[in-house]
Parts: sequence; structure tokens; C-alpha cells
Amino acid sequence: MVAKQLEPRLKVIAIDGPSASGKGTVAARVANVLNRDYLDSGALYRLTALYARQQHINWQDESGVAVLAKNLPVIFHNECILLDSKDVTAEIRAEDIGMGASAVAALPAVRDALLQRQRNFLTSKGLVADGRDMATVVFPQAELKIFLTASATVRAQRRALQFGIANNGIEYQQILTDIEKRDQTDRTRLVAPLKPACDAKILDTSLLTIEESVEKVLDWYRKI
Ligand SMILES: Nc1ncnc2c1ncn2[C@@H]1O[C@H](COP(=O)(O)OP(=O)(O)O)[C@@H](O)[C@H]1O
Ligand SMILES: Nc1ccn([C@H]2C[C@H](O)[C@@H](COP(=O)(O)OP(=O)(O)O)O2)c(=O)n1
Repeated sequence: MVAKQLEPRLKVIAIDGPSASGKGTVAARVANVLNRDYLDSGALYRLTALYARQQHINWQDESGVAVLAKNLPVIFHNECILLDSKDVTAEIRAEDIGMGASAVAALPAVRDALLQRQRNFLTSKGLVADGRDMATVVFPQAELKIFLTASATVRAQRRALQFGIANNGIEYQQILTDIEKRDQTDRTRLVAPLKPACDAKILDTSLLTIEESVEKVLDWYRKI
């Protein structure tokens, strides 16, 4: 019998998890420490949702949105994101665009359209990639897979803090509701649902500082 060849590991640290769990913050810092590139895959879904809105394409129109996703006129320049030559770095972070991203991300043709673009971020320098399906679909051969999470209330409190909103009012309640709604959409969709890869390490950051979360990921990395 011929032994099955193991696929080579990729120089990728994949960090998946729900909204506001701290994926982006931790992934960017780990990339910085290891001198690797960083892929914020959620930004591509957010850009797709924004571009569709600008072009008056409905977020449910699968083929229409997929064509836009395939041809996104986007430039990542340092910390800035340009769409059609316009700086949309702040605009894509709005919660309604997050909801739109979650909606277009449930469409298989849109995910297909963005797949190769995400893989193209990997160069010999190595990559730290964050999203929902980095470990399960985009880079199943990643050398390290992390599922970063935190309770919904902690995540809502973090978002509120980020937006300068108090922790007890109506606006906070809306953030919590939006986070739970987005969790539900991302976890229950048929294609590439949010879930830990079977070989992922789970990191609950509810009680951790950013520094402790980063250190834990680096610690796992050193032990590969
Ligand atoms: N332990 C922690 N780990 C990561 N981020 C944290 C932590 N504690 C607080 N934060 C904050 O949570 C907020 C959400 O983080 P972000 O990286 O945007 O999450 P995500 O990319 O998962 O949506 C940021 O303001 C970040 O500074
Ligand atoms: N790899 C990815 C990244 C994001 N998405 C979808 C699902 C998410 O709700 C939206 C927005 O993702 P993003 O990571 O920017 O959102 P958060 O910063 O975690 O709130 O995009 C996805 O389906 N797959």
C-alpha cells in the first residue's frame, strides 16, 4: 500500500473568530513581531458590500455582487484602503457595512470570487491572516490555526469602547444585538461557516489583555 503524502505546511498563521473578538488587533501585532504580511480578509467582504451599495447592486444579488467582488478596484496602501481611488478606510468599518459584508459573504459565488485574491497575499515573507474561514477554507495548510473568541458581552463592550459609546445605554444594546445577529448569520450559513478548524487552538480572550493574547499566539508559534 502506498502511504498518503502529507501536504506541506504553509507559512501562514490563520486566526479566525467572531466579530470583535480581537482577531485584527492580535493578527496585526503578531505579523509585526514576526515581520510577516497581514491579511484582513473581512476588509474584502466589507469592500464588496460597500462597492455593491455604491453601484446600486442589491446585497442579495449573487451574480451581480460576485462580478463586483472579482473586479474590486482596491489598493491597500500602508494603513489605508482605496476603493476606486477613494479612501474608504473608515467608511468600511461602519456596522451597517459589517452587516452587508456578512450578507454578501453568505453567497457562494462571492466567496469563490474572493478566494484567489486572498491566497495571493501569501509571499515568501509569510502571512498572518484573519477572518472566518482562514483555517478551514482559504489556508487549510496553515502551520498554525487559532480560533479567537470572547463572550458576546465582552465583545460588545470592546466595540463600544472603540466607538466611544457608554456600556449601558441603547447604543450599547444595539451593538450587542448586531454582534449576536452577525454571529448567527456567519455560523449558520451553508458555505464556509464560522467554526474552529478541527486542528485549531481555541483562545478565549474574555479575560486576557491584548498583550496576553498576542503572547499566547507567539508562544504556540514558537512551539510548532
Ligand atoms: N484581549 C484582547 N485581545 C484583542 N483585542 C482586544 C482585547 N481586549 C480588547 N481588545 C480590543 O477589542 C477591539 C476589537 O478588536 P478587533 O481587532 O477590531 O476585533 P475583530 O478583528 O475580531 O473584529 C479593539 O478595540 C481591541 O483593541
Ligand atoms: N474570511 C471572512 C472574513 C469576513 N467574513 C464576513 C463575515 C463578517 O461578519 C464580515 C465582516 O468581517 P470582519 O472580520 O471585517 O468583521 P469584524 O471586524 O470581525 O466585525 O465579513 C467572512 O465571511 N469570511
